[in-house]
Amino acid sequence: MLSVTDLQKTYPSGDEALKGVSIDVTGSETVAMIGPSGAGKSTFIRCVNRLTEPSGGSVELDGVEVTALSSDDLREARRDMGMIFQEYNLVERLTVMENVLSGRLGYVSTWQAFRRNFPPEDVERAYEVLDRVGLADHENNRADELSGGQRQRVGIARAILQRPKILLVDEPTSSLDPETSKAVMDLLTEIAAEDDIPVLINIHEVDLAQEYAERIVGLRDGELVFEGTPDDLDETAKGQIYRGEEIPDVTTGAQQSATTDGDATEGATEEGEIRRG
Ligand SMILES: Nc1ncnc2c1ncn2[C@@H]1O[C@H](COP(=O)(O)OP(=O)(O)OP(=O)(O)O)[C@@H](O)[C@H]1O
Repeated sequence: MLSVTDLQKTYPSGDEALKGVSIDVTGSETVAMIGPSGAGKSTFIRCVNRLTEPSGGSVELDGVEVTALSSDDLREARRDMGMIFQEYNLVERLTVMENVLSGRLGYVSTWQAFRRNFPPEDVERAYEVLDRVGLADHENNRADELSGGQRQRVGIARAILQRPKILLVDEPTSSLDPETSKAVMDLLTEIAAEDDIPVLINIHEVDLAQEYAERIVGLRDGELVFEGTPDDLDETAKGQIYRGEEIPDVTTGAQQSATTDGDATEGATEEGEIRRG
């Protein structure tokens, strides 16, 4: 289980990208994080595995306080967090197999990695995961010979090779066409179910979030302003997340600003919760 409490990030530029965000991600659920550009979605994902160092708050994965780890221990803890990136982060001139095996670099010695001398059991498992993501027989292709969808599959294979406890996925479909995007989302949700691990996905496409996620969280200006099921994400909630629209107060009929402090459940939809500060 991933438990994030009061996560904050202020960049040296003074940008307050996260102003105290708390969420839990458990079981094998797929949670989509949506929000307008600049809301803090990428910062959130990157602070969870400390690719970006948070300014405050805590991140706990299966009882390990990630935010308290020294850099050596962090290296080990990162193996438990499979990261999948928007731009795939592959080494273009290396083969599919070499890129996938680079997911094991945290395990093998620097010398073995330099020689690309990976243990046979890793290589065998890499074949298995390539088969699983639909890339059997592509192991010797160079990454730069692949389509965007195939590259993202290599990224997914690399992440699952390390048997992570969670998948952290940053905008996996922004560079893909609609059909390929769906195939990638199918694959991610299939893996979550089969491997019984949760997936936290930043995603711009609201329709994909509603189709694939079991739970949706909405960020705006570094704050969590919505949490609910895909059905809860109605026009009011979307207006609040994307346009900062005021939430009609169901008790008085007055309009209240969602960005002012107040009772967290005011203006809530039946199941979903429109949050405040
Ligand atoms: N490295 C950085 N240095 C300074 N400010 C940054 C940095 N990265 C992000 N920011 C700022 O933090 C805020 C949140 O950015 P972030 O990229 O996390 O948002 P996002 O929701 O992922 O946006 P997008 O959907 O466009 O990727 C923005 O104001 C952005 O300008």
